[in-house]
Amino acid sequence: MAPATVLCIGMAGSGKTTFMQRLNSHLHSKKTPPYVINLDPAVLKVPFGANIDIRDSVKYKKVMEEYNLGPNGAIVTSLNLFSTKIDQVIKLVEKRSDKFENVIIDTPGQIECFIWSASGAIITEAFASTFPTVIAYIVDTPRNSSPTTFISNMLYACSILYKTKLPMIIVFNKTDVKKADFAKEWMQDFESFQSALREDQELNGEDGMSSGYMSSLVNSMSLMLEEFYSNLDVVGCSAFSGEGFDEFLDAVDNKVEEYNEYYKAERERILKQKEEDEKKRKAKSLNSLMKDLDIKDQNRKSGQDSEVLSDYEEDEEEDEYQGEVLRDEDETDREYTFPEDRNSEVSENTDADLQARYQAAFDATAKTASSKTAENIAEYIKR
Ligand SMILES: Nc1nc2c(ncn2[C@@H]2O[C@H](COP(=O)(O)OP(=O)(O)OP(=O)(O)O)[C@@H](O)[C@H]2O)c(=O)[nH]1
Repeated sequence: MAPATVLCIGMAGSGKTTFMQRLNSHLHSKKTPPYVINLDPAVLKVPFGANIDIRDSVKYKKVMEEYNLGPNGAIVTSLNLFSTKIDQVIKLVEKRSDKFENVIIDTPGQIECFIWSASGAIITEAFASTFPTVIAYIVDTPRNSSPTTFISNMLYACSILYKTKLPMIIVFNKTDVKKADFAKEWMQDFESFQSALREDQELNGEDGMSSGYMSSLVNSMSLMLEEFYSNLDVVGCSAFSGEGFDEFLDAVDNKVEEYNEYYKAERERILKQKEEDEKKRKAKSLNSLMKDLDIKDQNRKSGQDSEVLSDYEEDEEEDEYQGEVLRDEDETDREYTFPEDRNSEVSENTDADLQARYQAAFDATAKTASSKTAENIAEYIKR
């Protein structure tokens, strides 16, 4: 059976790394050690043994210096560099996939660097199309006890769900400091959220985040989020004490079932559709190329070599241009990209030859595009 992949995502400081550490030791204690991957290039110390660590292949500090980037730009660039090797990473995991039941992945705290970057999408897509993949969205419970902060965080989670199109578990972490009951209640009962919002407003007055406008906006957003909440599993955890981790693993099983039942079929349908579209596009461009060649072929046979716009332009210029004539030495030096371009006159060969060259070039492009990474990148760009 393919191992379930848990992608830990969350705001900076929500406790992703500590959560990963606890989850790792929890799974070890159950005699089902996971395969561990660190995708945070900027982390100084990883407190768990990682099977794959992005820092082994990309040096964050060097990326910063070499590309003259700030911290976030360097994280994105490091992820870009790493994503070019994602095929190899997936192969490594696949090779050992019969030896473990879970793959757990830590991501950078700067969510936008991961979720909204091309490489983040490529990495997520690579795992999601190979293994049943689930997102664990880690929330710092004590810091989300204010209704406005809570809603902002839930909106972020919602946007991640729609971006990744993967099943999601909301993990209210740090329950040793504050229990997650209030948050669970807010997600189930709109009235209780509204009364918390009113209380917050009374406490903080009409200024700042709790102004009348803000509270009415937050109210409507929480109504809108009801549909989103209904698709989630919610778990309270403490990465410090280990509380709630059995419940979390049950939620992972639940979401893996959901993945196999709905998400997998939907992903396969989208991929198939894309493949068919790509085939049609290739066939269309090959057709128009062949048509083009055919026209040239006929023109040449009937001796109509000048039926090209530039040929007419040349004639007109020669006839009508009265000003200063551009001398040979004023012309820009021709730069040859490929050595064979120089011999273009020599190789003005038969049409069959030309057609064969086009076909070879076309085949070569198709071959390159069949690599998984290129496909992923192409798919992403297309999207
Ligand atoms: N009380 C308590 N503190 C926690 C818990 N989990 C993490 N922390 C603390 O929260 C802080 C941030 O934890 P990290 O695990 O570094 O958080 P992170 O999300 O990986 O941070 P970035 O990688 O910077 O995004 C640290 O001081 C942890 O000790 C928990 O369950 N309970």
